[in-house]
Amino acid sequence: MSYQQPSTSVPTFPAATVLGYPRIGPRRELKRAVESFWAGRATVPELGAVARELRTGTRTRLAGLGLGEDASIPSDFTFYDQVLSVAAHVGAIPDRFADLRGPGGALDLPGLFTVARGEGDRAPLEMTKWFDSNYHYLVPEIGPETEFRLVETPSVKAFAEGLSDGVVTRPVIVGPVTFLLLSKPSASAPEGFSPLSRLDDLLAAYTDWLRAFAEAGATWVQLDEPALVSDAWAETPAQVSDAVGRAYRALSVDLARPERPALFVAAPYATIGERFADLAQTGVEAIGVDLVRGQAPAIDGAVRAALAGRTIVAGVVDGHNVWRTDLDAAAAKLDRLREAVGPEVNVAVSTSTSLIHVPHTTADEPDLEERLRSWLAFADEKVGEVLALAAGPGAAPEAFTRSREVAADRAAAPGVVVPSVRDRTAALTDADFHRGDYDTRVAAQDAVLDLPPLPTTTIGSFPQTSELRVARASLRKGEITIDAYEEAMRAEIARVISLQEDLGLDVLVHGEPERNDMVQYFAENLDGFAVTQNGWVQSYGSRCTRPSILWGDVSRPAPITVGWSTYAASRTDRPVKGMLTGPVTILAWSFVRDDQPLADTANQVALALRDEIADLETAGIPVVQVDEPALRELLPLRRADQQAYLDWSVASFRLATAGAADATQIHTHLCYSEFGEVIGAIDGLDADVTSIEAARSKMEILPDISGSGFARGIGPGVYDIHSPRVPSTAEITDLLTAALASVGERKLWVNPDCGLKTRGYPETVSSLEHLVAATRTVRERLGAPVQG
Ligand SMILES: Nc1nc2c(c(=O)[nH]1)N[C@@H](CNc1ccc(C(=O)N[C@@H](CCC(=O)N[C@@H](CCC(=O)N[C@@H](CCC(=O)O)C(=O)O)C(=O)O)C(=O)O)cc1)CN2
Ligand code: MET
Ligand SMILES: [Zn+2]
Repeated sequence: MSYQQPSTSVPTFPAATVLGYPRIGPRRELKRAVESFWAGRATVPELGAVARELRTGTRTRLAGLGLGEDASIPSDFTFYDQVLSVAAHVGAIPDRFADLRGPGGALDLPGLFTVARGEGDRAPLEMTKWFDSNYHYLVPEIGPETEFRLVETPSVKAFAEGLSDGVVTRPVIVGPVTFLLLSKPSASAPEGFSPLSRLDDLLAAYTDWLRAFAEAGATWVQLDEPALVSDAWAETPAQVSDAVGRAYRALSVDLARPERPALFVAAPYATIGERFADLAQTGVEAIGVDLVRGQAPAIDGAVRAALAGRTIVAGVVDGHNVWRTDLDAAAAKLDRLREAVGPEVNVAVSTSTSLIHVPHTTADEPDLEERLRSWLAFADEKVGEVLALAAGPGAAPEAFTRSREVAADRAAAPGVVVPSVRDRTAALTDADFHRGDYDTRVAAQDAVLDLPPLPTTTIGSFPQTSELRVARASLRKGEITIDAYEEAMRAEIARVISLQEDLGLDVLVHGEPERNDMVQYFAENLDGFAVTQNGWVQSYGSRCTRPSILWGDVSRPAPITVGWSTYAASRTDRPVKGMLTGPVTILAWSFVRDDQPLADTANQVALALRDEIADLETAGIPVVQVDEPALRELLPLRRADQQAYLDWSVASFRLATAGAADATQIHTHLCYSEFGEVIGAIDGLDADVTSIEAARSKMEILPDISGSGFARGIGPGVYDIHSPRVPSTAEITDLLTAALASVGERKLWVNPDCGLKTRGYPETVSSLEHLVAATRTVRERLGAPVQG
């Protein structure tokens, strides 16, 4: 059964490596270059030059940090997304983009961006969460008609570029099983079609791809297979197991060395479990496991024998969080693994995931408090950690000593444990998690709000114009005063309020101009958090966030949003909706302390938000939305762990909102994920109104909502805010008609899929005009008054 290594000598896997490195650039150079190109301010060669400079900079930096061995520096550049890059390499581009392909089938760079971003009536690929991270990939569309063929090889050129600079890098590509599991059936695929059924055809293209790497001189290639750590696919574990076996036997045995490089298959983000044995029975030369979020694989005699002469790449340095590694604990994990596998198996040291989830370096954070900084490791510092672990405590004693000092300092630092915060969470009782009965709430809210049927609203943010961002940058640089800044924000709020009145919307928002980001803004105003200056992390395409660092017990020193919301309310007679970010999303989009359960941290954040809602209520704000777009993001990848997560996450939202009076209408909002499988948990949030992304996935969520018996208000988004495309009134009318049939008149709200912050004003105004016009048409059919 087990595969025997052929005698062709296998290159040694480097003792220390990282699974991937940030691509956006230390100062977001790639973002700026790509956006200039989109704006017509830069040419393809100019963009290419910036990209090349970034790749060179990364190789030089990583070599300088000590990743000197062959194949220890990853080569993982992509202009937009690594899944889209695979689709482009193997020609798996939907037919609606056929005209963008050259004679050989390849896309040029503008073509690639069109597939990513859409154009006119041509919808882009769908975008969704990459495992349990805030990175988003583009969803390939695969059908029986997809022709897999290696049509272009920028990844091979990037390898050759490194080689010509004297560096033997290790190309990193998404593996074939993960690629297909992340894909969705194309528009023309028959009902029930599974993209995984195309595996054998895709493997032919990967075979050519691996040959091309070998010809270019690559010694090792990394194939990322994070899909192997999840058991939450439509396919059964047996089907995934079979696919892994077939894929990697085809790529390792049927394609023999030296026709291909040595293969390293990495399975980050959780426990690899039984898929480890599947891989061990193929001929892949190295297997990567996540020992931070996951457990070590079971190693029995058969696996041990099958692995002889090969390498396990142990991910013991967290690629997804920023705390310095406890080197003693990590070294102990390595020792246990070495013992389990025996002397025949090589153990190398790595990060648990690619470092795309963390910023470049703590050295570029002049404003970070020195003590906090000393607790942190960003990408570059993690390279030092993998090297220290590979060397071991004997050869790198200072690193180990420092690691112990840091751990002790962190545990004892003021603010990490705040007794008053602990007392408050310790005193919570069941009643703190429950609101009054829903029918009573509806009656109380109706009396206050007096809304028409199918009330219209937006999700919170209006376009973040460059004037707003420049004003914030000027405040930071001390070029304008805080008074001038606040005056500018109020002027924007007044403008956005009067725009919404003109448009005829029913429940108004202040537009969130004062927020740099919906999580960072709250982090800046809560105790227990720190924010970075240059800690940018790619979220999708050119969009980045600076995740905040939640390091201590969380509390709210003063009201945060009340001033802005009451100012907005003072400018109109219509109801204004206060706008908060929920506890789960605040955690998901921050780097969270790793010294206590997430559930405890979530409840601390929830109590701070609960106080904010009480203050909004006292100030007369009748509606408060608590956004939880990341509720689905943190869902564990293994089914067995999911219920415990849903229990604490839903509870923290309820803790945040359950102090509200019956008459206060609580909204929530979810987006960027497929919510079908967590619809029960969404119902469990007990919000009075839930707005949920729906238009982008053509209202696929509706059957889940109506099937779940969801009894409260629901606003399935009626237009996609991810492209500048303006939906027609007729189109929105159709979606509303479908939604009405599914959820009924009493419950239906009308809103876009998500906030408008990434959009421009011209398309925003037109789209909202159409939204209001469509609502009036549908109301008329209901015989209801058209105007609220
Ligand atoms: N944290 C987070 N995660 C999320 C979302 C989200 O909104 N927040 N939404 C979903 C999709 N992801 C997204 C992630 C980022 C952005 C986004 O718009 N990011 C902005 C940055 C937002 C920001 O932090 N803005 C700051 C800093 C802006 C800036 O770059 N300022 C310039 C100066 C001003 C200018 O020239 O514009 C500078 O510092 O150089 C501000 O407004 O203050 C970007 O990449 O451009 C949108 C969606 C899921 N995950
Ligand atoms: N209130 C937020 C906004 O409108 C919700 C965004 S969810 C990613 O931008
Ligand atoms: Zn949203």
